[in-house]
Order: sequence, then C-alpha cells, then structure tokens
Amino acid sequence: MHLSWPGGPLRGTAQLPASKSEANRALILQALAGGGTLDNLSDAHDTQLMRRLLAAAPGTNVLDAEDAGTVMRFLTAYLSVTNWQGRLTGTARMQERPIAVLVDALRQAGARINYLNNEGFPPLELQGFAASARDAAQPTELAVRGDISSQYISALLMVGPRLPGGLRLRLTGHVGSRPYINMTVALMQLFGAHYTTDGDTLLVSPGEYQPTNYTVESDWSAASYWYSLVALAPAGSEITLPGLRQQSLQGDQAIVGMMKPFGIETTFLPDGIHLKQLPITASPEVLALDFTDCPDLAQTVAVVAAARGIPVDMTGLESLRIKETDRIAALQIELAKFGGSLREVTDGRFRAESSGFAVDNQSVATYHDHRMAMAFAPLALLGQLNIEAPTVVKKSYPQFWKELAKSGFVIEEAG
Ligand SMILES: O=C(O)C1=C[C@@H](OP(=O)(O)O)[C@@H](O)[C@H](O)C1
Ligand SMILES: C=C(OP(=O)(O)O)C(=O)O
Repeated sequence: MHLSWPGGPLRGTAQLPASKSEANRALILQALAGGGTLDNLSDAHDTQLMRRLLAAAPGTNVLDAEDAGTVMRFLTAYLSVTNWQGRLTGTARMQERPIAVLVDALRQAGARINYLNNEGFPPLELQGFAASARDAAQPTELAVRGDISSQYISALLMVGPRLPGGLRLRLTGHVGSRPYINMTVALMQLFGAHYTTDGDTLLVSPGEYQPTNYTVESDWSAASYWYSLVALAPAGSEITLPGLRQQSLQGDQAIVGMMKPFGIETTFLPDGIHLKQLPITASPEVLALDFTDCPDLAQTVAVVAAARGIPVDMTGLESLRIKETDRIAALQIELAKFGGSLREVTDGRFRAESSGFAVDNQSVATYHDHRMAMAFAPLALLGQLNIEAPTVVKKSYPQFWKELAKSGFVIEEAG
C-alpha cells in the first residue's frame, strides 16, 4: 500500500476503535456472569474472535485463538474452569508465544491440560477441571511470576471467583504491564467480584459475577498513532479523538506524558481529547522512557524519536520479543531503512535515534504485527512510503487506513 501526504497541516476528527483489552475482559466476565450488555464493542478482529469463540465453545471441541494473546490466555483459564474439553490452538506465531506460567498455575488449581506440540506452548488439549479435594473453605493458593506476560495473571484473576474458596495469587519477580492487571481487577469489581490485596498477593473471594452493563472506552494504544501523526505533521496540526476518558482503565494513557517532549499538548474534552502540535521547547539531550507498564507504546515512540531526531533511551522492552513478532528485531530492521536505529546501549536499555533520517519511497515490512504497520505509517507525512501487508491492522484497528484517508492521506493499494 502506497501512502503519501499532499501537504499542509493535519486537521479534523478521527474515529478510534474501542479498546480490545477492555472488550476481551468484559466478554469473559459477561460469559461468567451469564448476562449483561456491552456497548461499544470493537470491530477489532481480536474482539470479534473472542466473541465468536465464547459463543462457539459449547458446541465444538476445537477452538482457534489465531494470533490474539488475550484470547489464547483468557480462554485457557475460562475454558478450564467451565470444564470445556477440547483443543485450543493458534497461529504459527502463537505456537511460539509461551503459556507455561499460566498452564502450570491452572494445573495446580485442578485443570487438566496437555501440550499437543511443544512443552510450554500452544496448542493445548484441555481435559476438564477437577478441583482438588482440599478444604473448599481455603482459597486456591498460587504463585505466579509477573515478568513474562500480565495476561496470565489477568486470566487467573478473572476465573478466581469460580475456584473453590476463591484465589490467593502471589506475584513474583518484576511485574510488567501492571496497568493491565489493574484493569482486570477494576472490571471484575464492576461485575461484582470481591477483591483485596495484601502486598503483592491478590485475593479474590469465591462467588458469582453479576450481569452488568458496560460501555467500553476507546483505545488509547490506537490513539498513540494519532499522537505520532500530529508530532510528524506540519506546524499547526491538530486532531480530535472522541471516546477517550480522563479516568481511564488503560495504562496506555501514558502516551499523554510521553508525547509532551515531542510537542504534543493534550486537552481533555467532555467526550475525548484534542491534540495540538506546539513548538518543541528545551528538552534533555536524551529522553529516558520506561515501557514496563505500557509495552504497546514502544513502537510508536521509537519511530517518532528517530523521525524527529530526539534520542530516547527506552527501558522495559523485555516483553516485546514475545509479542506478535520480535518487536525489537522488527524495529531495528525497519528503522535502519530510514537512517534510524534502536541500539542496546547497556543491558536492557535501548536508544532510539537517527542520523540523516529520510523517507523516500521505502517499503516497511510489517511482520504480521498491526503495531508495526501503524507505528510506521505516520512517516508518510515526511515522504512517500509503502506499507506491506496493510490488512494486518485489523487485529486492533480495522478502520485505521480509512481514518487516514479521511484525514487527507492519499492511499493507493498495491497491484
Ligand atoms: O491484557 C491485555 O489486554 C494486554 C496486555 C499486554 O500484554 P503483556 O501482559 O503480555 O505485556 C499488552 O501488550 C497486550 O496488547 C494486551
Ligand atoms: C501484544 C498485543 O496483543 P496480544 O498479546 O493480545 O496478542 C498487542 O496488541 O500489541
């Protein structure tokens, strides 16, 4: 797909998808509650897939979570406690994304799960749930490391009320993506769960979820691409993004602060936000940003840093290697095409920077990763650009290209 910008400031209103993270939790909680209504469910493929698989589960013994991490992890827990028996699989890439931490914990809780291919990875064979003969008045006690994926923890927490005696979950190690755990707990409470903490131990009381009505917020991760568009567009650019809330459950709202040094001012409106590009005032020689809590923002920021020539030292990128692709390797290869780089300067600290950054008809490979496509697309503001396999955006933001076209980009399909 060929992308170009006719010139002049970027202006107008862009529609965002609803958060797939909120939606996929709400769908699991709704299924466990046995009712309630969800408004503003995303048309994102991950959300529609979750909905379809939850509906299909009672009548089939093969489910395919494709490339959706939340679907694979949340369903493994949900299908276990609901005693579903069958095979849960995913794409070739999903079969490389680890799941042992979750499977070990569920086995301890009483789930019977086998690996069908490689130990520790999907596909899985679920053989039902046999709660141990332990005193049911005692909570199921589990210890889970938090440094690989928070999705294991969210998955366990959501089924916690269904475990005999509830769940006492101790988090160990350096916990990443913590705002996603907080989002899980907030939605569980909204659906009637009882939850407390004792340091890094999370306690979920046994009980039933209540049918609940919830309106999903727009997606802050998707909003991040509009931040980079405004940051790279000509002076005077501004954009309105409806549907975002100041009180958000999404940790990716951190983009508000991260984009300030790039000159982006955020104003909260009664329904949404307004972004405005301001002249960049004095900034440190090298910015330091930690992505431990918001890994999905890393690609957005790395590309803007290189394109604007504002070096950023990025930490907290560990989980990027096991997402839709190895995002660190993908960024390194693609940034290099433009004169940018992402170099490991010390253990775990990566500097995004550039020398002679130029956009001149390069072709960006997207590695089956929606965020590679959307993080690099804003570079079309600086010159002619090609994006390979552009339909990859459907995972979280199917309308992305349509919204770019509406805002003035010229888009030509390849071939
Ligand atoms: O729980 C969630 O909705 C998510 C958690 C994060 O994953 P990790 O916990 O694996 O970092 C994030 O990257 C992913 O896009 C969505
Ligand atoms: C990592 C992501 O998704 P998931 O882990 O749910 O596949 C993402 O959307 O960036």
